[in-house]
Amino acid sequence: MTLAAVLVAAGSGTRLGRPMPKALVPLGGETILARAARALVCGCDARELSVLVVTAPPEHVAPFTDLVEALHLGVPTVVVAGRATRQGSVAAALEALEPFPAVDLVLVHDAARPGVPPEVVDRVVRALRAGHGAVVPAVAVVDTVKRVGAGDGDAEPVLETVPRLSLRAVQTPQGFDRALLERAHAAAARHAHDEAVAASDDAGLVEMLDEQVWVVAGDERSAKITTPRDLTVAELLLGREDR
Ligand SMILES: Nc1ccn([C@@H]2O[C@H](COP(=O)(O)OP(=O)(O)OP(=O)(O)O)[C@@H](O)[C@H]2O)c(=O)n1
Ligand SMILES: C[C@](O)(CO)[C@H](O)COP(=O)(O)O
Repeated sequence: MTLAAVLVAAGSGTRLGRPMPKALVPLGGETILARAARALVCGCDARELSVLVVTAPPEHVAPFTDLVEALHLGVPTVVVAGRATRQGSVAAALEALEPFPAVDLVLVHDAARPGVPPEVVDRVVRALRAGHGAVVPAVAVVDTVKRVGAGDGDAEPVLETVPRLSLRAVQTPQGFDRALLERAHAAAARHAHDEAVAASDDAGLVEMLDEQVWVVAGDERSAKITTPRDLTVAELLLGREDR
């Protein structure tokens, strides 16, 4: 079985509010992109990985390429222009895999999750190799979760409390049988013009095909950097690891 990895890094980082793409924001003396790429490749075991595809904001393909090459990851790497949405960027990365017909398993990871520990990547790869066609890492939900209705301007009415025991907060890398992931993205693209077929993760597109998605244990260290507070927390955690 031949594994490829996709690192989606083409987002602008609007919610982080920095004057550069989120992937280029420094974290512990390196960029978020450098940390995420190394974490993903180390977790896979570079020897097992046949190609890494990185999506970059279209106007930053050249600097992203230089940055990734300078990491000497030991894996053939292709940097391609991302698209307007995360889903579109993953589709662009899948197209970039066309010259690699031997690839049959694909991991998709957010650059915005630079802290993913190698054991999480390993769990996803193992479950894939064991024959699960779509695998996501996830953690239990710790807060009480309520569904709400339309608010009156001051407050929103609670419709129900959702039992949380079986709820999971899903992370990346998400792993897929390549043919299944391509089928999921192709189906979403076919319907893009007549109905809203969008999912906030790739596994959601697989679910829309009525195919089974499997969950393995994620990790709090793999939290997504979305807001300035998330970046501060990530810096603090790195500082603690260094001590
Ligand atoms: N058009 C896009 C949008 C997002 N991503 C990537 O998908 C991951 C998850 O997206 P998110 O954390 O939401 O990043 P941004 O889109 O950059 O954030 P924001 O919504 O605040 O702009 C990130 O690694 C991001 O770079 C991407 O490759 N292409
Ligand atoms: C893919 C993801 O990280 C899984 O939790 C998440 O759905 C990405 O969401 P975003 O709004 O694109 O950051």
